[in-house]
Amino acid sequence: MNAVTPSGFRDVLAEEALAREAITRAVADLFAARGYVPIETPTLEVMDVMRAGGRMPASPFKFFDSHDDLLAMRPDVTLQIARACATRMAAEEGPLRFRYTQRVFREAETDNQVVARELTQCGVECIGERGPAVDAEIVALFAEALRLAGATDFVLGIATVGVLRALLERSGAAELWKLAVLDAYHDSDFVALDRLCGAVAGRRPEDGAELPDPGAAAPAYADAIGRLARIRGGREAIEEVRALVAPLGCVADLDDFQDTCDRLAAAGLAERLLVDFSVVSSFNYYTGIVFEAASPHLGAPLGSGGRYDRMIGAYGIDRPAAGFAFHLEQTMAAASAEAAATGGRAARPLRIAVPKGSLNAEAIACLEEAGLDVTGLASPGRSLVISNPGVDYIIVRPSDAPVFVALGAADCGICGKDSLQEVGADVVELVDLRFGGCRFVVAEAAGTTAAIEERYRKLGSMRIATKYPAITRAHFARTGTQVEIVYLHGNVELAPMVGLAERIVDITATGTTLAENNLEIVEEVLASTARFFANGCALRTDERIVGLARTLAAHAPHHSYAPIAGASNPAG
Ligand SMILES: Nc1ncnc2c1ncn2[C@@H]1O[C@H](COP(=O)(O)OP(=O)(O)OP(=O)(O)O)[C@@H](O)[C@H]1O
Ligand SMILES: O=P(O)(O)OC[C@H]1O[C@H](OP(=O)(O)OP(=O)(O)O)[C@H](O)[C@@H]1O
Repeated sequence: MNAVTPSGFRDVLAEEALAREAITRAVADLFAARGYVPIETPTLEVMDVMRAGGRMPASPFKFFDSHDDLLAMRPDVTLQIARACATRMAAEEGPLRFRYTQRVFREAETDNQVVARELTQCGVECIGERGPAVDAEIVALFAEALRLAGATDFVLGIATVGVLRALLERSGAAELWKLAVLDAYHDSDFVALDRLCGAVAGRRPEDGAELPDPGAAAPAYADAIGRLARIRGGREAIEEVRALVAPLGCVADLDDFQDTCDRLAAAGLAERLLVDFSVVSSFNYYTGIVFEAASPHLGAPLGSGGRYDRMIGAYGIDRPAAGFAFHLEQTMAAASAEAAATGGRAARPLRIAVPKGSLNAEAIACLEEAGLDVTGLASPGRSLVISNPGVDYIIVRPSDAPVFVALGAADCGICGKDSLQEVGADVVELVDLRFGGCRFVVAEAAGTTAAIEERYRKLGSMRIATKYPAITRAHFARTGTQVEIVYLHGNVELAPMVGLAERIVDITATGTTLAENNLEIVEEVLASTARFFANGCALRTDERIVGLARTLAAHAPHHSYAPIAGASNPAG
C-alpha cells in the first residue's frame, strides 16, 4: 500500500489550518456585516443541472448513481446557488445575499498542469438587484476580502461583456464567426482574434490575416471587436471604448460601467482597477460587469466574478444576480509571496522563456531588435538562466516554454504555435513573430494509400506515429477518423517505413526529410510560426510585457499587438 493522498488532494496540517481558519472566519464576518447570510450547497450535482447554467470548469469526478443520473463533484458554487434560488427560494422576494466557503473540485486542463483538484472558494452572490451601486458593492467587497486574506498588492482587471455582445449582435456576422471570436476571447488568443478581425478590416493575407470569411462581421464591427480586447488602462480606457463603439451604436451598458468604475474610484480603488476588455471570457455565464484579480507575485488569478443576469433564468425564474469567489489557497500563496518580496513586480527582472534549438537564433534576434540586452544569450554554455539588467532569460526546450509561462515560472516566452497547441496551457498568445514557419502534415509511404484505406475499412482504426499526440488527436477527432497513436520522441518518419504505423503526423518545412524517406503528404494539419505569449496574470500586472509585445509586433509588421499603440490612441 502506498499511503498517500490522491493526486491533487492533500491534508492541511495545524499551522496552515489555523491560518485558513483565521482568514475564512474574518472574511465570513466581513460578508455577514454587509448583510450576506450563509448558504451550503451539496458536494454532488446532477450534470445536466450544472450544464444548464452555462460554460463551467471541468469536474474531475463524474459517475452514475443508482437512479442513472450522471453526477459531478461541484466545480463551482454559483450555478448551485442559481439553481437553489430558482427552485426552493423561488417565492422569496429578495434581494437575497448569500455568502459561502466551500470546497470545489477542478480538473487540470492539460496533463502537464500540476494543479490541486480540491480548492476552497470563499464568495458571495447578490440576487435580485442590478445597477452600478450593487455592482460597485460587489467589486469593493471582493477587494476588501482579498485584503483581509493578506493579499494587498493586486490588480483588478474589469470590463463589461455588454459592449462585445452588442458589437457581435449588430455585426451581421454568422454564428460560426461569432463563436470563433468568443473562443479567441475565451482563450486569450490575440493572434487568432487579429486574424479573424483583421481579415475583414481590410488586411491582406500575406500580412497574417486570413482570407475574409463570408460569414464575418461587417468591417467596422470586426475592426472594433479586434481592438476592444486590447484596450486597457484607467478611466481613459472607458472613453477609448466609447469612441470606438459609439459610432457603431454599441455603447450598450458602458454608461453603467463607467458609473460603477467611478463609484469604485470614489471608494479608493482607482489604483487597483485596470479597465481591460480581455477579461471578457465566457458569455453564456456573464451578462454585464466582469472582473478578475491578479497578483504580481503569483502566476494564477486570485479569484473572479461578475454579473450573470440570465443564469437563474436558465433554471426557470428571471432574476438579476452578481457575485464573486476567490480561491483561498491562491490568495494565501500570493499573500506569502508578497510578504517575501522586496518590491513590486517592476523591482524584479522580467523573466522570459527563450527556446533553445532551431528557434533560438531568431528568438534572440527578435528580443535584441525589441531593445533588450541579450548579451551572453547566444552562447550560454551550460548556463540555463542568463541574467542581464532588468531581464532573466530562462533557456527551455520549445515544447516546455508554455508550461514555464502558464505556471508563472516565466512571465512570458517564445515558442512555436505548435508547442502552444500541443501543451494546451493557459497562456495569452500575443504576437505572431512570423519566423520558424513549418507545417504539420499527415504523411504515408509513397504508394500505400489504397492499402491503408482498405486496412482501415477492415479494422476501423489506423495507427499514427507522432511526437505531437494532442495535435494529432484533435486533428483526427475533427476529421472523424479512428486512430491509435504511437508516441515517439523523434525520427517519426521511420514509423511507416518499418511497419510501426501506417501514417505519421509530423513537421515538414523544406520537405527534404519526407522526400528522402519516400513519404508523401496525405493531408494538412496546421501551419505554425513562432509566437510571443505571456502568463495572464503577469500581463495584467506588468506593463513591461505589454510594451514588449507592442515592440515585437511593430518589428514583425502587421501583427497582433501592432494595431494598439496605447490606451490613448485608439486609431493605433
Ligand atoms: N523543420 C522544422 N523541424 C522542426 N521544427 C521546426 C521546423 N521548422 C520550424 N520548427 C519549429 O521549431 C520547433 C522545434 O524546434 P527544435 O527542433 O529546436 O525543438 P526540438 O528539439 O524538437 O524540441 P522539443 O522536443 O522541445 O519540441 C517546432 O516546435 C516548430 O515550431
Ligand atoms: O521538411 P524538412 O525541412 O526536412 O524538416 C522536417 C524535419 O525536421 C524535423 O525534425 P528534427 O530535425 O526536429 O528532428 P526530429 O525528427 O527528432 O523531431 C521534423 O520532425 C522533420 O523530421
